[in-house]
Amino acid sequence: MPATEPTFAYLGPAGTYSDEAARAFAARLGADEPALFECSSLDEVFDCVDRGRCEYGVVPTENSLEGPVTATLDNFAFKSSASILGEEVLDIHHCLLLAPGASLDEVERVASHPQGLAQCRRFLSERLPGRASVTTSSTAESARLSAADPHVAGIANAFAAQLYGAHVAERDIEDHFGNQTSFALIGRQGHPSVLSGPRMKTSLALFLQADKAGALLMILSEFAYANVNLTKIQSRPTKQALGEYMFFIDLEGSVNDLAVQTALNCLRLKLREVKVLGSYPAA
Ligand SMILES: O=C(O)C(=O)C[C@]1(C(=O)O)C=C[C@@H](O)C=C1
Repeated sequence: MPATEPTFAYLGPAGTYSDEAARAFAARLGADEPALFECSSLDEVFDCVDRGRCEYGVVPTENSLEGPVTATLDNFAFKSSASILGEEVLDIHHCLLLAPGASLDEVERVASHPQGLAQCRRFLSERLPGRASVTTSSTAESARLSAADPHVAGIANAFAAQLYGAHVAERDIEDHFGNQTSFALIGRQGHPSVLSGPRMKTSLALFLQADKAGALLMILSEFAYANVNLTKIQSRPTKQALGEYMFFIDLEGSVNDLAVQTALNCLRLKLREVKVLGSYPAA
């Protein structure tokens, strides 16, 4: 156990799902009383880690209803040099929050993080049709707003409601009950591995030299030849020109495995950049 507890940067304020994920990672690392550092955006979380302000950061990567969290992916691809050290999947059960004593009829606006609003689209159109949406920097921020204004409903978890004094008007308002979000534990580039598990996985960001016929097939073939099983592939715009993409790939195994090294060495000869985001135990 280290002499001082490590600091975890997360999307605040207290009561976000990122807060819950940070505590889950801290428990896995044996930090009983972790220092949590509140950030107001995911960019700030990455910044804290890249600059060494915090040893760890916790960022959402993907939601089962809405797909990838693009702000996280863009940091991994284009801005940050942080490494992924672990992953944690949380069940996401949203509540509709109101000011104490307020009723649904008084609600004029529904506030939440864009992911929170999107994950409850059906509930909102059925129960609060025509109300304006207001995006907040996090779900907990919407709990804070709703507690103070009878005309604003928030979407956040029950813990945030309790923290900020909002009333839980409805529970489990997400559009599908199996709603889950995965989070990554990140550390500064070169941070030693801190978690272990029976099954390792590796995340990569791959950048093509040029857009040409068969480029994606070539990438996939190198993994197939090396007998490396892929678990995810997704593309993101390179931001250079419309229709130009880079690829994120998750695969089974670690960069220390010979098969993975073989595939990566071949790809390094053919691609502009092979960025290893990290090898870590699969959740
Ligand atoms: O706003 C929060 O509570 C967050 O931690 C962010 C976030 C996200 O970006 O996906 C995390 C989990 C839920 O999917 C909703 C919002």
